[in-house]
Amino acid sequence: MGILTLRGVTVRYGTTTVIDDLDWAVGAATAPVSALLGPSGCGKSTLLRAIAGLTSLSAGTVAWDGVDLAPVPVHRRDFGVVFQDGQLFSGRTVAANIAYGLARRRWPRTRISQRVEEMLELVQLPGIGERRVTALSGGQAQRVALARALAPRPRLLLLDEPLAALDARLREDLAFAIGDIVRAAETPTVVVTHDRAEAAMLADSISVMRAGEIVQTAPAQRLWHRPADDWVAGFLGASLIVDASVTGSVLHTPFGQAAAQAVEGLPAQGPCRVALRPESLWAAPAEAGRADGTITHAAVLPGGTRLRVATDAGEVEAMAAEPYAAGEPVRLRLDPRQIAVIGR
Ligand SMILES: Nc1ncnc2c1ncn2[C@@H]1O[C@H](COP(=O)(O)OP(=O)(O)OP(=O)(O)O)[C@@H](O)[C@H]1O
Repeated sequence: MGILTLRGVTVRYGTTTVIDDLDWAVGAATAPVSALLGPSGCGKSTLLRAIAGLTSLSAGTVAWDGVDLAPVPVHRRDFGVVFQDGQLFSGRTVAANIAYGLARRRWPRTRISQRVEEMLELVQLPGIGERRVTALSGGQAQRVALARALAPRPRLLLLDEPLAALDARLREDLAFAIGDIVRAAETPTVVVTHDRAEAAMLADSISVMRAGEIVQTAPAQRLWHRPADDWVAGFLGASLIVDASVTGSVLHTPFGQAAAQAVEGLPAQGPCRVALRPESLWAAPAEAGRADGTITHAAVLPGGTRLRVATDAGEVEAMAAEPYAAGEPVRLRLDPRQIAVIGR
């Protein structure tokens, strides 16, 4: 498996710098699928296009196994690209779409039809080669787009928001499926997404992007528990970031305490900064006149009740297993597994 290396990559549109002196590497055996995760407009698609050779660099290098790709045009980079809406050739059959890049590379005809069948098996759509692409569902069309991109055995696959045009249920099914497919094809892959769940379902390593820079690269578990800074924590879903401290074996926060050993990444003693998500705090009925706060808002969701609770230390988001109504007093308990500690 080869490695893509970016050094000092800079892309400017006029006087606006969209990608700023960025270093990155993709394709290590331990992390064959890398996600670029960031908010709208942070430069994810621009970076992907720069890697593909579709956008030129203002400075820096993109190299494959140490060889600078600057003189290599898009169609000679041997990279497969899939965009949001697949961009299949609508007047052709599924098989003709998958065969397209193979014919251009002058594969022999028998080898092409064999490869088309192989690819349809890989994306779990055997036997649909003769269908018109206009007769496919959105999810099937994206699988065919993936088959078309992987057919010529590219050395790198670039996916730009491949699930964005699909509805929620299908997105989840296909997120796991795409991860399986690209791993089975043993093709290092970069996937651009703004959705953290999608990044975690697809990728082995997630790089968080903000305003043209990569601010943190880590596997999902580490990212959720050790966000590099307040911004990353907020982007990943923290509803509140607070100063806290470890004394003895206890983590003290303004919203309660937890056993320090149960929280990943805390300092042995002293001050720290923690990020709380709604799932970090669980509400239970007030008991014997003891309450930590009063509910101001409640919404019953499929996974539990989402609450906003007014406490002496301010308002917090919390969850409850049972339904509650505004005005009810509650106690709050911290779930140590759902607390993120800020800083690498
Ligand atoms: N061809 C262009 N000319 C001028 N500005 C551009 C061009 N392409 C993109 N931009 C600007 O560059 C910035 C980054 O855009 P880009 O599409 O890379 O972001 P993104 O993170 O992929 O966002 P989204 O998820 O919304 O697609 C945006 O501010 C965008 O308006």
